[in-house]
Amino acid sequence: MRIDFTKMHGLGNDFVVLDARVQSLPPIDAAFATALADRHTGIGCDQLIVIEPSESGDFRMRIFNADGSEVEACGNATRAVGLLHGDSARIETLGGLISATPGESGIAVEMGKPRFDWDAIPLAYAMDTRTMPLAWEDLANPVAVNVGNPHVIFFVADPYAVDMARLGPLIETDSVFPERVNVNVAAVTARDAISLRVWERGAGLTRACGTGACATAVGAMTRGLVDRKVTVTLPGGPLQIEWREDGEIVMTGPATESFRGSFDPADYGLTAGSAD
Ligand SMILES: N[C@@H](CCC[C@H](N)C(=O)O)C(=O)O
Repeated sequence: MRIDFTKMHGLGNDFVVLDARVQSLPPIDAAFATALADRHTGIGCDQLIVIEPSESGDFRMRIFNADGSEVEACGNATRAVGLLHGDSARIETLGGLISATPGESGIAVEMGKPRFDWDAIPLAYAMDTRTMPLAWEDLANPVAVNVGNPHVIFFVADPYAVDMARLGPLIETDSVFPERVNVNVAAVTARDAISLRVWERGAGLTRACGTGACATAVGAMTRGLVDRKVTVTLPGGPLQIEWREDGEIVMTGPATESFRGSFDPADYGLTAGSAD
């Protein structure tokens, strides 16, 4: 049995994409995702993306982090599958129905409306999510927001001076975040510009995080630090984020196909029977 895949990325946040509409796949679980994501013994990626048929949208997108966890949202992967689809698409995700539209300046994604209620993030107990009364060493008083998935955002002078490899996992797994969290460190550099690094839940430090860019932009907007349209620059490059008056977040940016290939699950110690 061989399975066809497409390797893609959005600003260096990379994906293995499997399309279950055109081939039969074994049941996809955490062992399957971690085996494919492994950069030494697998194909290598930050997230495994599985496209399936959908009753509510044009197709369903399932998202697995490199650690095997299945999650609700992935901004960069939404642009990637939008590129593959080639036309406007309504995409069902665990985080809700979102839409992607290819255009001249990249793929525009309507990501949905941000949620700031403490139990929607979710947090372990009630608190002000716009200025959380908590600190991890020098990182203090973040914003927490759910943009389909959970994010915490620290505004700092220099994101590149933060020891993310040490503090990222500490904050990601803090018990105040019962479903873990994506950790963003950001500097506002102008009314329309933010510099951002993201320690992703289940994937670690990535070159770009689309939902992180959305969460950081609306976090900065609720604090009055920036206007409603900003360029968020990640290590992998810039994304345009707009928080429309109707509450919808719109993210626009590139997506790239790197190569296509096929693999035999048995080469990863997985068989159709062993993946469930
Ligand atoms: N890279 C993504 C986010 C992927 C999921 C995230 N790590 C989570 O666990 O919520 C993006 O571009 O948004």
